[in-house]
Amino acid sequence: MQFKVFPDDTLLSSAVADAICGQLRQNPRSLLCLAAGHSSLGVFQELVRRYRQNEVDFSQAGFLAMDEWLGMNRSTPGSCSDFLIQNFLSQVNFPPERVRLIDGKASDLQAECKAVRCSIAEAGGLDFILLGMGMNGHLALNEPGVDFTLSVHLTQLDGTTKKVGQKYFDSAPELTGGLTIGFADIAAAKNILLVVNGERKSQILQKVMESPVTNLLPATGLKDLPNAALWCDRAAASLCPAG
Ligand SMILES: N[C@@H]1[C@@H](O)[C@H](O)[C@@H](COP(=O)(O)O)O[C@@H]1O
Repeated sequence: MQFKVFPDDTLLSSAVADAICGQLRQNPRSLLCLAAGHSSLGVFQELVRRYRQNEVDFSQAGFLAMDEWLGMNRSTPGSCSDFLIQNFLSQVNFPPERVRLIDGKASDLQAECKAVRCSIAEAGGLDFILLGMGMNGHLALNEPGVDFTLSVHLTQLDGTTKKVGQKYFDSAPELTGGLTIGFADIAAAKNILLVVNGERKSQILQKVMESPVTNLLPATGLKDLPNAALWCDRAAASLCPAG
């Protein structure tokens, strides 16, 4: 895994946007999987700006959501799908038939997981995944203790995720579970980028950097992957020796 520190989130987000634009230049039909969360906000803003300036085009690309809270879908304010639509998808030009969000309200949740697995397989895998890291070291909703061999699955939530997840909502919902792509899907992606920004992530980033690979800190699973990179800003890296 490559590790790189940027002076601030603006430069970090711009470098991530460069990487995504480069991916689309190389393969305009790429399947992108970009995290719904505050880590991605600067990247979304930069990609929207570039789209408006005709510097990037998503008209042939595909988009796959990474995760969704149980009992929520695109109609739920604050859900992962809603976050993606509001902050990114509604402002750029993905073909609607190539946008696959996850329905956490589906009547058959296992069938929904299977359908998302099929979408990934039909596209020949994810071309580019942009991950954020949770305050407990989770990736997507692969929580501490996760089985690294799993593909798309239904999961229970760690206490930290239940608490921290409230930040996306005005309504203080009870967060009980989620549907998420699995570590196996992440590891099989052609390009894997984890962004970590802000001082509030400095302690968990230090823990991840100092720990060997363990499913108790899911982000450490990227360490063995040659096509993975962890890019962070200086605030997040402030407790890391290399920061
Ligand atoms: N479901 C999301 C993840 O996909 C996200 O990447 C991560 C970090 O969130 P944030 O970027 O808001 O810190 O945790 C959330 O729970």
